Amino acid sequence: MSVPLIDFSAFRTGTEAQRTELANRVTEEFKKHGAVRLISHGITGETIQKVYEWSDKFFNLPAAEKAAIANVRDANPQRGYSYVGSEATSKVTKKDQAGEFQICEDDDVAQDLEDVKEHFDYTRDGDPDFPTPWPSEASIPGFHKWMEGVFLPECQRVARDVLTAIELGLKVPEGTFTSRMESYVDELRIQHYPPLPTEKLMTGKIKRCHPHTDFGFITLLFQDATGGLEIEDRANGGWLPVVPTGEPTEVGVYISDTLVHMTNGHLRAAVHQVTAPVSLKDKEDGVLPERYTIALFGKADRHARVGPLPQFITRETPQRFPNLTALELHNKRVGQLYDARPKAKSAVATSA
Ligand SMILES: O=C(O)CCC(=O)C(=O)O
Ligand SMILES: [Fe+2]
Repeated sequence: MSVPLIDFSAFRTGTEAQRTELANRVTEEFKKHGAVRLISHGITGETIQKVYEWSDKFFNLPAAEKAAIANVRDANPQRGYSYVGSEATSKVTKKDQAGEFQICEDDDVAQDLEDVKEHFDYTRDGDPDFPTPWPSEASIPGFHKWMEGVFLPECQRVARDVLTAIELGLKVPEGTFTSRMESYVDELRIQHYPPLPTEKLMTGKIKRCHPHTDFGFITLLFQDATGGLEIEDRANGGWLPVVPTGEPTEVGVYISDTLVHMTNGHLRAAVHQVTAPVSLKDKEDGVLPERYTIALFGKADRHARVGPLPQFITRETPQRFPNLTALELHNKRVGQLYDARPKAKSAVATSA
């Protein structure tokens, strides 16, 4: 069993009936696994290949160039370059007493778990609140223009298509989620995992990425051929490797926290981690080859309310999440990554 691979072309070019059938299928799979893999979503293999070429150039910039555009490790949306070890994904998700992963609500997590990856996060030009620090044009000519102007909008369109499919599949009014994405503050991340001796994984303290859920509505994740991504196997326990099929346009789509909140847990987020690819599992003397991935975090408008919708609050399932704005939820989660939590509302009120 693996994450189902679905041809998404009918969503853009099919009849109304085919669209509905596809939307229902995708939504059913999301309910089961929290994830699907899509092909024929409209982004070409050439475009995706080009991102890997840019990533290679970006991560090979001199360390000083990358340090000059470092992400500020506070509770705000991530922007710019994050060095290896900066982001600690182990801090955002933990298991409850029943053994289920939950959004982490306290500080009671191991503090010495390290992710071995570096990444660059950006958003659209003109973001009034959290602009992106880009590398200088002289150091990587054309990078900013293409990544922001060409690739980001393509991913934003696919994210909205998938969310429209989920609206249809859940039988909520069209626009329930997508009308909360009008400011286009989605975030794109290119990510590089340097080579890693497998013996380091044996300590249990180090992974390429510890188990976590993402923060937006959904994440689109493109991975190169290396492998190592795994999602929680809800049916059998343990982990399901998401082995790349070799189809260059294949993209994983993962349900993330904002959609969990709005559906009051009706859709559950995909817990995922990155560890050794299947062929290198349990090898003590191997080296994981370097790996590149690309993620689009589909985000809600900052001031939009993303609390549970009334139709998902029932006698059996009372309201599970507070009615936060998207930015409040985002701040809470990013703050956990960096031990930089925003002040609780009540604390702010008392001190005023
Ligand atoms: O690189 C991957 O395969 C996963 C990355 C990830 O989970 C993330 O950046 O949130
Ligand atoms: Fe993730």
